[in-house]
Amino acid sequence: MDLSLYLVTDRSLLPVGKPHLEALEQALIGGVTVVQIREKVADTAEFLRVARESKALCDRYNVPLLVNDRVDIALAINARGVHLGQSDMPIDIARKLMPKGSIIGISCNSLHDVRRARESKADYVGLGAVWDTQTKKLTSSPIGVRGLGVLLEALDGSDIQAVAIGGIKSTNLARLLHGSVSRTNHTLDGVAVVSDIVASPNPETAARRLKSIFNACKRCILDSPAQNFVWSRGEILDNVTTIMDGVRTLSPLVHQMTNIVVSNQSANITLAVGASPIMATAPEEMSDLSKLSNGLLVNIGTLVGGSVQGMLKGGYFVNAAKNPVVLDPVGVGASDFRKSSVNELLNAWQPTVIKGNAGELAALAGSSEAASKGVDSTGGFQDPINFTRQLARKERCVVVLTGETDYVSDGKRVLMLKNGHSLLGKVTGSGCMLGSVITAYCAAANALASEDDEHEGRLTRSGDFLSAAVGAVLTLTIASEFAAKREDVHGMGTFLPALLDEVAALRPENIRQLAKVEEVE
Ligand SMILES: Cc1ncc(COP(=O)(O)OP(=O)(O)O)c(N)n1
Ligand SMILES: Cc1ncsc1CCOP(=O)(O)O
Repeated sequence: MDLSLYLVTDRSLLPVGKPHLEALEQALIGGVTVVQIREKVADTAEFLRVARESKALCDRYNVPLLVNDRVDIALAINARGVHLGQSDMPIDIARKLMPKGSIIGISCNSLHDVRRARESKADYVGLGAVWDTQTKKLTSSPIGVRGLGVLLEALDGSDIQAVAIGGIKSTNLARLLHGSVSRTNHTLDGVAVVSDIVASPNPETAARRLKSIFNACKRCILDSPAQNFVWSRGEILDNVTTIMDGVRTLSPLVHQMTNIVVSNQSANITLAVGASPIMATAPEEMSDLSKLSNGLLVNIGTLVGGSVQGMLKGGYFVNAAKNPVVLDPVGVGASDFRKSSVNELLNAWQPTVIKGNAGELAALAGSSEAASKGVDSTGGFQDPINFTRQLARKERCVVVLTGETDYVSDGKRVLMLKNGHSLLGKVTGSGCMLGSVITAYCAAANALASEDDEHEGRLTRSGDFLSAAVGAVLTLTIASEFAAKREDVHGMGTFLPALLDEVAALRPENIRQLAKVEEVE
């Protein structure tokens, strides 16, 4: 059964004056692939009438109809199956009552529920709620897209299909599909939607939009975990040149939600590379700013409760605008608050690049291999190449692991970069400045990319973000080598302004000559 666009009805959400059957027919024309009749307040006679009329309509469109909770109603109208909740009739009893071959689905919110669904041989599971929803009073916390990935992994090796439910809209569907892919590459078979279709004045358009995003995302998720550029050292330096020139000619507006320690130097380094900074954190202005800016940096260095709200909204709107979001999880291992905040952010939006030192990226990946002292890393990985590649694959973005040697990966290829000067580690905020430069370069790469056919399924355009991240690392590290050599530089105090000057003066030719970059296996 095709569960890709699964409509769950709710007559209480229909726009005033819109009849249920009219909305249902429009949704069917728009391409819903399965319908569940869900009546939470109707008495049995009314439920039966609505289910019978809906079944006749679905039959005309050859779309299977399932009944929520009520096996008796499903039997009475000869429905294709039932959807059961955890406190409804157990699957084994429903299976005995329903005709052979009926479809039985069950709601799952935890690993325990999924294991039981496997034991009782459900045909599919409804996983959620993913996000908060106005449609149903939830009895447990939303599981988020990352929670979905964990439940999907628990379905590995079974032929049980999975749909997600709860708060799913056309504006967050791409994030849902990309963010929920499990470590084992298990993906959703469909999405169950109520209000985004039922409450819409035009259910046909709403369904069509969801379906088209679903299909585009599926194509792009199956295609590869990351983008598919192939280059030699010369080619990557060509790409870096294009992006550096792009930053200077396009001067992208780089929105930065960064920490109070580095705010000023981050704004200055952004100007130095030729981009334009805007530092803003209020949740109230995130929607407006996402329409102006070309990229967003989220740096959690000095989090306060209110700033998380701004970051949640900021990334969400920037994803929707198909612009890049760079996450700098500064000191994420230092406190539970930082950890849970990053988890919340990654449940809400898709980063284009994640940049961090070994301690930060280990904490993000749940690894104990590298530790942190506050925001500084106190160790490294045995196999940084593989770690960076695996994290990029898992998070479905470019990952930059910083240190004496830097590593950049898109989940396929890994680049090792060996430029830099020890003074970079002596001044505060050099890592944060790198986040700003990466965002500026990604913003330019995104603006330079064409709006290709597949762009609907992505959360950015198909920009070359791997080259952007590599270019940003080379810019800062090679400029640091120039700055450290200057006669007027005597230590960290004189190094920082010199670094800004050298970044502003750096030319692509300098990078071509000096880049110590190689692709590693
Ligand atoms: C596809 C799908 N998934 C989950 C649910 C929720 O079912 P349940 O937990 O039984 O809650 P109610 O729908 O009865 O409120 C669903 N209906 N469909
Ligand atoms: C029935 C149900 N079960 C979990 S969330 C939910 C409602 C989802 O509704 P919406 O798609 O409007 O958020």
